[in-house]
Amino acid sequence: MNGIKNNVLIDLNGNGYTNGKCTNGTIYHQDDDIYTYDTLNQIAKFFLDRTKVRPKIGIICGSGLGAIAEMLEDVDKFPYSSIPNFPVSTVEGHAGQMLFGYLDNVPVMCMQGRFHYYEGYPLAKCSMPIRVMKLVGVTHLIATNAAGGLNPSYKVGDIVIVKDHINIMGFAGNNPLQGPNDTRFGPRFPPMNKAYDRKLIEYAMEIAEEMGMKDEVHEGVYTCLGGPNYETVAELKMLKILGVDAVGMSTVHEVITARHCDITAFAFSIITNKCVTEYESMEEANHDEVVDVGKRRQSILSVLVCKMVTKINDAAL
Ligand SMILES: O=P(O)(O)O[C@@H]1C[C@H](O)[C@@H](CO)O1
Ligand SMILES: Nc1nc2[nH]cnc2c(=O)[nH]1
Repeated sequence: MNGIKNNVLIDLNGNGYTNGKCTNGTIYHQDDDIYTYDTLNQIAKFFLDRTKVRPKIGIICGSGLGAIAEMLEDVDKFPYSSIPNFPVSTVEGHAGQMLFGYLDNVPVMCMQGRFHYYEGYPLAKCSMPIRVMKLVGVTHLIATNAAGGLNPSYKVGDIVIVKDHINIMGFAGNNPLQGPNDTRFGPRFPPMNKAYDRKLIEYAMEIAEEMGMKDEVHEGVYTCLGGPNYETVAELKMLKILGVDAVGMSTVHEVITARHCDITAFAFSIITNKCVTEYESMEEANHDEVVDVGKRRQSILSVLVCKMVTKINDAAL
């Protein structure tokens, strides 16, 4: 059970949160949404004091893709509700915990569940864990997500290696870097023309070839809309004209935050549904199907992530 009940945010464990307090009496959240350098450092220290793992790679599991986290060995798990000043996951398919452990002997930290704008969190709060990753020592981000396939050549279950994004929410003036800039993280005006690291995209394509999956793996442009509703036919027609291949509700603000603090970014989408671009179509997107397709493909995606982690570790770290 999760969601909002009597104006109280309920997490996946049934804990309620209101005005910075958990219903068990503990204060977990600051009352505002501003994450200062000091607050983020305290969260990073919370982890470093409680785990021996020293990750250089951070992973975010998308909807239905939590199994990626289950491959970690020698794991230390931190439910989001136990982390000071951390938001909680309220969406089905997002377990809501941070894991520290090893993937093929490479130390990683992994978000089993992310935060979305439609949950009521401002974008800076959604992507705040990226800055925590930075302060923990992470240099490379692997973000995964579930997305609708707008490119007509994509099939349900295909993987899209994100080569670029369109920050549609940014067009409307909503950006995770909005507000005072702390130069300890990065510059006021960061470039974004090399947001997705070309070398990591090439590694992923090589891995897809080794795994005999070349036909199911594409390079494409992703966009994030605020959600929670899926798109209208007219919206999708517009996004197609703009050059979007895959449509989701996450990742863009995480990658912008990562690049701002000089974390190398890589992201891929699993196509969980085909975007409906004809009024006559009887199909409708729904979250159960999104999570189901994610779950069906998560074992193969876990192998892909594992191989990426090894390759990044061998080549870059
Ligand atoms: O967290 P991701 O981006 O994988 O989740 C997608 C976007 C929405 O949260 C949800 C819609 O079904 O899936
Ligand atoms: N915005 C959006 N997000 C998704 N996540 C999974 N499928 C979709 C989709 O069709 N649209």
